[in-house]
Amino acid sequence: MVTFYGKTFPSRLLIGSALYPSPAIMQAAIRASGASIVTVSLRREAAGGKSGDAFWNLIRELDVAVLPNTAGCRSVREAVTTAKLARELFGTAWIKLEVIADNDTLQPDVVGLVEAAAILIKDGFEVFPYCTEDLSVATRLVDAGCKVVMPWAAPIGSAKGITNRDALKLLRERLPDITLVVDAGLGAPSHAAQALELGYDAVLLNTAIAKAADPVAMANAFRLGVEAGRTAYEAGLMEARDFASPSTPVVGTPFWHAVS
Ligand SMILES: CC(=O)[C@@H](O)[C@H](O)COP(=O)(O)O
Repeated sequence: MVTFYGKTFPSRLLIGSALYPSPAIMQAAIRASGASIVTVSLRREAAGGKSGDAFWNLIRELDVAVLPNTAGCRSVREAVTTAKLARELFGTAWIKLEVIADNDTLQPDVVGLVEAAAILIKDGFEVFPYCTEDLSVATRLVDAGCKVVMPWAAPIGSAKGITNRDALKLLRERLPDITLVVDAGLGAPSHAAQALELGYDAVLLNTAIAKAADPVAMANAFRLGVEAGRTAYEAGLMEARDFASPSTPVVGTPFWHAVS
């Protein structure tokens, strides 16, 4: 179980709704992922537009919580306006806040992000900010009132996996009471497992599932990766060490001494 702004959900996998080969495959993949939260882009699927109503109906059929996002927003103003539209449309105070600094790298504009988060929180929003792994940025977001922080693993759509493990680990250590989600750049179920093994509460991903040769099978694989990572974290992973230690008993030593 994982908690976002006081609401509890069974799945630690949050999933995107873009880039699938067809609406039917999107629905099947989301179901196979076991995700209970789906993020949708307001800018991509304008409400009531050409594909808008049909798209929202597909999402509604899934019986999942919707996390609207401000993907594609390039300024504080644009992100705040999009968040307000999302609140009207979905009747939710949740917003996955993206303020993008650069179209090529999709690097978050962390200065604009903190500013937009503060504005939205004052207006009653529950903000899920997409940010870098920088501790000072995460701390500013928490100071602004974010109870969830979502650092990237790597640039959106890159599938590189966790590129700065030490920084993500530090965030987990320094923000023990914040719900932390690795968002973006995960390419394989093992990457998701690594995030959960670090003690992250959840992961959010889209491209690696939607662009897989078989999105439904990949969604299931990510579900298993998330479950494996969390189970390992709860089981208590041993720390890596720089020295050898025999795992087979030395003659004359009771076995339980050798492994203790
Ligand atoms: C769906 C969404 O919101 C993406 O912007 C998100 O950050 C996921 O990134 P990947 O597509 O790299 O998984």
